[in-house]
Amino acid sequence: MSGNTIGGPETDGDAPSGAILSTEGLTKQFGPLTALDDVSIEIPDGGITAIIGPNGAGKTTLFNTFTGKHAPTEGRIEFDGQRIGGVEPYEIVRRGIVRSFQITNFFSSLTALENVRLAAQARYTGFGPADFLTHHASHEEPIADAERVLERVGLDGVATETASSLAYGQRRHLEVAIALASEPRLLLMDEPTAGMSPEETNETVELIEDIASDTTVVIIEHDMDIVMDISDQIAVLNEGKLLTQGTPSEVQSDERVQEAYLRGGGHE
Ligand SMILES: Nc1ncnc2c1ncn2[C@@H]1O[C@H](COP(=O)(O)OP(=O)(O)OP(=O)(O)O)[C@@H](O)[C@H]1O
Repeated sequence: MSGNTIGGPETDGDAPSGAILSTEGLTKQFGPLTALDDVSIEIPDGGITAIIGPNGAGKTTLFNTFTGKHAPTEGRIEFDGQRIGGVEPYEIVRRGIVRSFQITNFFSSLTALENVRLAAQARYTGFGPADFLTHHASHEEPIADAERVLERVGLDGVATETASSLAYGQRRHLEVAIALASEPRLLLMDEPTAGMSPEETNETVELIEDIASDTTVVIIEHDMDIVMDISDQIAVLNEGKLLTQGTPSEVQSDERVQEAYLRGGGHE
């Protein structure tokens, strides 16, 4: 075990080729509970990887170690050849990993455009609160970026509406737009279609596929039809351990996966 990797931007030099993000022996404990247990996973550069597994398998905890919310108890995380385990969340965003939140993560009284512009502006002014106060970035560039992102997620028609007045599916797409505004290399999406109507779900699936044309996407998704349909690769977690990782057809025919879901009782 290489031990904790907190703080180091040092390059390991042996990152697997083709993987934009990898973990080795990643373990996360909450007191006596082992939420992630010796997980070694590789996220390929490009395309869509789905993280699946029964309730409590450790999927969200895995995301939280990628974003810097949780420092690993043990093990190594590398993004783009650099160690990121224990690196501060804002620095991880700066390096190119961004999460689209399942919970509301915008200013409801601001318009869709203003929300995305604030996120886009961070790329020009830095990511700390003080940067917003001390820098006076050009207004045009962030606005142009925000307009482009809103068009990409299909919200250009409601750019001047306040976020609170948007329909549920539109608000979820606004969250995606806010994430895209920082031009991530890796976008993490936690249950991107949860609570959506069939129509909103279809639009979101199309959006995810579009984003994946130039950004690596990792999703946590409970809807197996969606997972099998859009994923290039699937990683299955069970009780904190990586059960298997492979193509949709490999995972679908893996008896251990079926057993884990039967034992775990599936999802709510
Ligand atoms: N901050 C925390 N403190 C203590 N325990 C936690 C914390 N976060 C997660 N856990 C525990 O870690 C385990 C894994 O939880 P996690 O949320 O990662 O699972 P999950 O696969 O995302 O589940 P679900 O599909 O239900 O969202 C669970 O037993 C959970 O109760």
